[in-house]
Amino acid sequence: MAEPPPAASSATPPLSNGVLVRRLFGLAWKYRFHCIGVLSLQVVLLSIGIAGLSFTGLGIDYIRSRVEGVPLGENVLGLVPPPDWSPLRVLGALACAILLFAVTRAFLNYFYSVSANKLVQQKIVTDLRAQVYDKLQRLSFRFFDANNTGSIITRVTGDVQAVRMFIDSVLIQSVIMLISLTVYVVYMVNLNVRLTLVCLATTPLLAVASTWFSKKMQPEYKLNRTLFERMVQALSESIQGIAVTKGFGREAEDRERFNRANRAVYEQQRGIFWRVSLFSPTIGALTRVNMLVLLGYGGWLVIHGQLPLGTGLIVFAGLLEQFSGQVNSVAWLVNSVQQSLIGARRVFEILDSPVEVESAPDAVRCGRLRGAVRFDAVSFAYTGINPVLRDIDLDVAPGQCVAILGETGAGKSVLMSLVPRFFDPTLGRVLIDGLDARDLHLDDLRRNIGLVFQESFLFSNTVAANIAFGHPDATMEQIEKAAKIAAAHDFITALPQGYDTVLGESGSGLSGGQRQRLAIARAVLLEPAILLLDDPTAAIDSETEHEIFEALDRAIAGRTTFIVAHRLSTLRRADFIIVMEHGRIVQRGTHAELMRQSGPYSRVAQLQLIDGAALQNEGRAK
Ligand SMILES: Nc1ncnc2c1ncn2[C@@H]1O[C@H](COP(=O)(O)OP(=O)(O)OP(=O)(O)O)[C@@H](O)[C@H]1O
Repeated sequence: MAEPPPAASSATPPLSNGVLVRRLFGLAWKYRFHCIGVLSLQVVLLSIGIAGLSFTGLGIDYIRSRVEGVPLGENVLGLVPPPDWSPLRVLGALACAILLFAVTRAFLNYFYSVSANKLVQQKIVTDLRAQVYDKLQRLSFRFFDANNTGSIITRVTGDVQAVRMFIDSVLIQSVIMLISLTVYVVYMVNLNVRLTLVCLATTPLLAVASTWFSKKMQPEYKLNRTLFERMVQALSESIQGIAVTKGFGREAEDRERFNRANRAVYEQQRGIFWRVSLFSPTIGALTRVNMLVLLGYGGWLVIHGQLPLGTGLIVFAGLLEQFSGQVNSVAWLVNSVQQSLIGARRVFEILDSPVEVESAPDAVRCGRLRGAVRFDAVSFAYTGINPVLRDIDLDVAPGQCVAILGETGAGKSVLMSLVPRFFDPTLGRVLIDGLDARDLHLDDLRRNIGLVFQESFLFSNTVAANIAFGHPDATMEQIEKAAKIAAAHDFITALPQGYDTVLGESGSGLSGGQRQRLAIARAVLLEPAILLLDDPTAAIDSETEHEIFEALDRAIAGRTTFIVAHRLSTLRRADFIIVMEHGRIVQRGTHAELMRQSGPYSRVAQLQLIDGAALQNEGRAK
């Protein structure tokens, strides 16, 4: 089977690298004080490192002056051993200073690691993840239709890490690199300008090579994220569809599908790794050319007395070594830049996605609604071209129960989804208590609506917490009352820990009927003015359905109710019925009125009556 193409992540055009970098800088600005703290530590570490190196050079020159009689020249630090000190005392003092520098460096390095980790993992990653998660909660269903679970999970986990990499491995490291390189160059120039120029002649070449490599690698990193996303999607689908896979005996194919996705990630990552691993030593070899130049020209300067050995050549060699080390890490820096830009683009796509359904700034706050619902010339299209609801006019008075009948795909669910504003109508208005639903505060509107879907999702939490999901402050008395209305109290008390029984993932451990009853209790606890029941007994046997309908009768009482139903027993209970076909209401009226008309309703009813009569006859014949 061909792999699916990567999901369209956003309707907005992709952000350019320049815009991305500007936004990443903006993000880093939020953490500027922490960044400055971490950088200051690095500057101190750098200074101590250079001081240690200078003291080593001074020690060598001092020994040379004592052994060979070469006069101790000036050094950058301007240090001269006191003339009345014995050689042993001078060397002892230098050795103690070098040791002190090393110990201080070790301590400061520890503090640097701790504070860098605190900044990156505890602040940036946690904040950004919370920001992305918050946005996900506010995004509309259209976003979740367009992006698969694998893509969303990868963005919240891996890609957020990539953004932190920009601040940690790119921004902070680049500043450190810039400061270090400047300090090294200034020190080297101070020692000998010409030696510095010849030793660093190859450096511009390295900059050109790194830029070229960076451009070449960008598509590879992009592909890597896509392949990783596919692997997570394969995993997520295989877990969600485990019953279907096992039921159809397709475990081997499923395993092969995951392995293919896994292998694709591995092979592509290996390609990146090899290229980066080759680039890094190549840059390293180029920087080694500097050392050859230093030994040749620097050695000549020492021999001709134009450069001291210790504070000159040795210190220069140490600085050049550090300089080369920093330049060497350019390859990894380029690697990090690419990874972080790809990740950042994917994270910003979520943060920039438009929140289609939200409260207007001047939204009307309301307490309990009466529950009058009116659809006024409503049409709705998911994609803008094919309307799935057309010209819907419907008036439901507070407390009325309207049943919706229609063949599959007729638009029953989408009609109901406009009431809590899961989507807004493309044309027309949905009025709640006479006000456009778009003018009401979204939280208040949804708090007035109880929902039960065809199959209800429960969370891995206690039974009580699941019932109180929409009203976490509910008392145990309120929870039990809701459970009794939903005919759930008896089976809950029979569970090992009663209301404190912890349910498995998605409510596993309960039967379909039990899950639906908990969902009804959850909806009832809100004391909603409006109840939306989307075929709540679709996945339930007829005996359980009968019990659930008794519960629903109690739940419906006094609330405006929309119920998608197919069975006559349910349809008869409603105050009136609408019949939908291809997104339109084609019939409306009470059961008795519709039975008198010829049309889809009477046809469906006749079929059910014939089936019922046939069953009764069979029963009598036996
Ligand atoms: N997320 C979506 N994106 C695009 N089209 C959709 C989406 N969800 C549903 N549709 C289409 O909208 C139409 C109405 O779907 P809806 O779910 O309301 O049907 P329904 O009457 O509730 O069907 P059923 O009884 O099978 O649940 C269908 O043609 C369906 O293909």
